[in-house]
Amino acid sequence: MMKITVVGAGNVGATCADVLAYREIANEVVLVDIKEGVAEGKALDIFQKAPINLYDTRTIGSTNDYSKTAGSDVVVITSGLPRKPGMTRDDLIETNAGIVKSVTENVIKHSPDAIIIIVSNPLDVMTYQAHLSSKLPRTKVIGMAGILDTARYRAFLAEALDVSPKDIQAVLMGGHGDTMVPLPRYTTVGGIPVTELIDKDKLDAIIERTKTGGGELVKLMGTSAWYAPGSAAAQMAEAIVKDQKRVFPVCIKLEGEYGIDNCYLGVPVILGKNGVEKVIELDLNDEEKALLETSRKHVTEVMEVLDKLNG
Ligand SMILES: NC(=O)c1ccc[n+]([C@@H]2O[C@H](COP(=O)([O-])OP(=O)(O)OC[C@H]3O[C@@H](n4cnc5c(N)ncnc54)[C@H](O)[C@@H]3O)[C@@H](O)[C@H]2O)c1
Ligand SMILES: O=C(O)C[C@H](O)C(=O)O
Repeated sequence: MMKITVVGAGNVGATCADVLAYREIANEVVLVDIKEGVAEGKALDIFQKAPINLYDTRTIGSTNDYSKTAGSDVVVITSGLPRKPGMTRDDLIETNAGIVKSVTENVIKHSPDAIIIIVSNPLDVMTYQAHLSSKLPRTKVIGMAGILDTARYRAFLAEALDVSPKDIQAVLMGGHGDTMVPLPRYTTVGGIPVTELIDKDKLDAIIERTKTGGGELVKLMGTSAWYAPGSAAAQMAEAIVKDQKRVFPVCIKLEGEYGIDNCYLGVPVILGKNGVEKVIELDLNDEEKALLETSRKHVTEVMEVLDKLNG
């Protein structure tokens, strides 16, 4: 019996709960929100879809009653403000740090053995906040961003090359923001290095579009994305509850890997029932190392802002 809690029943949280349910990733999915009735309503709506889409996952909603989340194997935290046009993700830090702190404390009281997946922004630093507030090992408090950023990059490449998105394999590293580090050297199309199929100018344009991919959607919709983010968080939860040992880019506190200590950054990992089971260390070239260092500096600055907020 696998149980997954999703905190925040807004755009990303409800999408994630829906994917977890219709793909039968867990037996029970608990959706929690602070807004009266919203989580209960969305959980009921998702369950009423079960006879149509043929799944038997139970979905339960709760307005801030964490006793219903007790014994969760995985908890996905999506609660917090999304950005509006003109804002950066870092502008959300003050409000979302308070939300992530209190939510994590509530979650951990009822599910002390859960693996926590953070989605709230600014992602890398909210992962830091949840790690501080949960006091769990770093391998059990991880952030979702790399799967989403990589998916955007893969989708843009599939469109440019007119091939199936299924055949694009890639990895992006670093912080979830404009300093993310795409790795064309590790991008393949059905096993063929991407650089053999696309010219440099087109690839560079795709990399730039990927870096600002979240902002492109904020501009279009007035709020941030949810279908791909919700599915990406569900894919991480699936790898954990099914002990799949998937290789994904995931945000985790680095403790010496890539020569970086005490910074939360996206890196390729093996994800299984214990959370991050191994950080994979790629042999980066000088250019890639420089990009990762720029990303490290940026995330470290925002971590310092969080330290001040926490006193
Ligand atoms: N990591 C990523 O790649 C990624 C992708 C998309 C969105 N996000 C982030 O995810 C967060 C949610 O985005 P969204 O579009 O779902 O926003 P949303 O406004 O649709 O939903 C957020 C929900 O959180 C709830 N909430 C607020 N405080 C709470 C609390 N203390 N306890 C429980 N619930 C609470 C709100 O009531 C709301 O329903 C944002 O911070 C956004 O920036 C991150
Ligand atoms: O862009 C945002 O603010 C939300 C999220 O981080 C995204 O990349 O879609």
